[in-house]
Amino acid sequence: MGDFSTGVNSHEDEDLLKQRETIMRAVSDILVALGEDPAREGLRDTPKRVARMYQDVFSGLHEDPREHLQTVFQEDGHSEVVVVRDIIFHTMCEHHLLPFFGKVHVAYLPDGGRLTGLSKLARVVSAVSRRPQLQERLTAQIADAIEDRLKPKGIMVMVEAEHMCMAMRGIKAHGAKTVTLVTRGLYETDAEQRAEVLSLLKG
Ligand SMILES: Nc1nc2c(ncn2[C@@H]2O[C@H](COP(=O)(O)OP(=O)(O)OP(=O)(O)O)[C@@H](O)[C@H]2O)c(=O)[nH]1
Ligand SMILES: [Zn+2]
Repeated sequence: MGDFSTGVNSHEDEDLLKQRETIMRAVSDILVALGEDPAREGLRDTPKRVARMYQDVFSGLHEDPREHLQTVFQEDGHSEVVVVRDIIFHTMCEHHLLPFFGKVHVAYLPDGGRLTGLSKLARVVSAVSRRPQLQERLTAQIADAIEDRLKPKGIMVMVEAEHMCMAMRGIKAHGAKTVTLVTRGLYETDAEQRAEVLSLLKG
């Protein structure tokens, strides 16, 4: 077994340290199982790097995305659709732990002048991305957070992504794009409004 000293400052959370050591051991075991030598120069720090990377890319697991929508502005009389396009995200598919990544487009129709800061929508995307994911669930979780906090008249969330598990392995369908769409409220029931906001999301 390699050296599992982690170099974490004493004030860092004890649980995070334990978690990091557990991941490091597991990564080292995988390298050995693959026939690699985790003690060789190039791999010596790999378990530590991978552990830190996993702790980072999965750091949204216990985060409530709604926390980012606490900033709600009251802007009376504002009832036009708000669209934020091209929010870049990266996440990990929960089936293979390989990345999938792409763009999120969000639209909501405010009710009672309730608006949120534009950056907060990107923060919600970041929170739900930092966990093992499915594209369909990522899309729904963004809509859920907006619905819960802003209670808008309508929501549409579109996610376009490329899945490395479809490109690097398996079917090897390079460049295939998966598009998922979640609609809520007025955008579910009103065909005209739905068509209008859909064309805005597509850009
Ligand atoms: N619906 C959905 N499927 C996903 C997502 N990410 C990966 N997958 C799919 O999850 C499926 C898992 O299928 P399995 O048959 O259990 O696994 P597998 O043998 O590795 O499948 P192949 O990729 O077809 O080789 C695959 O079809 C993946 O393409 C996602 O975000 N949403
Ligand atoms: Zn996958």
